[in-house]
Amino acid sequence: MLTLEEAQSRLLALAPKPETETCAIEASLGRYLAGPLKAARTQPPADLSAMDGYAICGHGPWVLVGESRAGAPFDGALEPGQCVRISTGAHMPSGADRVLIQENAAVELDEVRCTQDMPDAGKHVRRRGFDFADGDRLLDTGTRLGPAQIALAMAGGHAHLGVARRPLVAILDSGDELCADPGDCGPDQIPASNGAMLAAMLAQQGCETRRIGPVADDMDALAAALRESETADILVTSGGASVGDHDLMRPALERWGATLDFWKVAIKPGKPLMVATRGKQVIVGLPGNPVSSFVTAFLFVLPLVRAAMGAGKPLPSQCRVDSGDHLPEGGSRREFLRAYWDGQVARCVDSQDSSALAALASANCLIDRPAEAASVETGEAVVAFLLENGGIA
Ligand SMILES: Nc1nc2c(c(=O)[nH]1)N[C@H]1C(S)=C(S)[C@@H](COP(=O)(O)OP(=O)(O)OC[C@H]3O[C@@H](n4cnc5c(N)ncnc54)[C@H](O)[C@@H]3O)O[C@H]1N2
Ligand code: MOO
Repeated sequence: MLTLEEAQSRLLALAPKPETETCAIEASLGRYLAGPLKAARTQPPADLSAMDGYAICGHGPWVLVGESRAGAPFDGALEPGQCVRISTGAHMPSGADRVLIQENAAVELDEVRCTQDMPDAGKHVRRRGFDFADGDRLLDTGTRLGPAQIALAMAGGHAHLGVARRPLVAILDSGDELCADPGDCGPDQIPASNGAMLAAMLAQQGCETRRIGPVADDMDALAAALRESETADILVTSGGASVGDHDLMRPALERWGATLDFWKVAIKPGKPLMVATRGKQVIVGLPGNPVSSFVTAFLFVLPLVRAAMGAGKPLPSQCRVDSGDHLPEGGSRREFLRAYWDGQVARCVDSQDSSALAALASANCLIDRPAEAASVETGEAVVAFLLENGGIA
């Protein structure tokens, strides 16, 4: 069986190469830059005041000769002994080299005095270009566009950005027992919750998704469903990945013309994970158990779609947290324990069964237990993935 890292790197090597498209900056949240972004302007565009007060020239007292407001600069030049009223973000007038904040000023008619120590040269002045200058590199290729990156790109003079195209991901639920409508579930049926869960995980990453199924454990029904997925860049299947008589995903994929890249990874849950390709399409076959599906989507599908969306760092990031439980020695497979981290310690949730959705829904992290790991005492540090936002910081 492959290790987690071997399996992830084999999968990411298959990721569809992102094509570039142009996107309005307002619509760029969660997208990844297709090339480095350079500043098209200088910020601040002039020396600006960082405070409300008086821009002063020479030693006081100063005669008040005008005002500089943000967006409406004072257009004269100051002589020693003169000052202007200035607001935060306003241009420093020529001749002034510091700002006396209004809390430290006494004003009588048109005369301003300093009531405290004289401010040093340059005090409360933001120099032209201290944030960035025209032509500076602002963001690297593969950067995820969050609110701060969008603000920086906009301040850098960009209304449109070159981003990687989003892949189309088809999601196929399979199993005779699955029912599409949870309100109309027969006694031998269960709702097809994996498809809804996977679609939600992918939507959080900004992917376009198409649901297929649920499809019966039947070679002809599976063949028809697979044909429906043909135009997708990535196909994610759930169920039928194991070794039972009705686990048909692998033979159905092979009959459809897919080439298996690997099957089975030494992880718990999620051992029967399957990866295949058909032409340019990358296929990830997830195990049907809902928690196994979730964990393998987190560790494999989300990194794959992030790579296809042009992410510089597609894998989820890890952090160290203190364990709130005694953890026994690890088994032969690397294990991902569902846990809740309260900001202090991470405690395992009630059930670690790979079908326990109620327990999964109460977790916010996965504790990473290496194969054959030594036992852990309560309060000892462990490595974990935080689940929020698909694991990307
Ligand atoms: N003899 C062995 N049996 C099993 C092995 C093994 O190594 N030897 N592996 C086990 C492991 S580990 C897993 S994980 C499961 C994975 O099985 P499949 O991928 O074939 O999944 P199914 O049998 O189709 O379903 C398992 C379970 O999950 C429920 N399910 C399936 N699809 C959905 C869905 N879309 N939404 C909600 N729930 C779903 C299904 O009803 C089953 O209860 O195999 C073990 N067996
Ligand atoms: O490894 Mo299976 O994915 O535990 O339940």
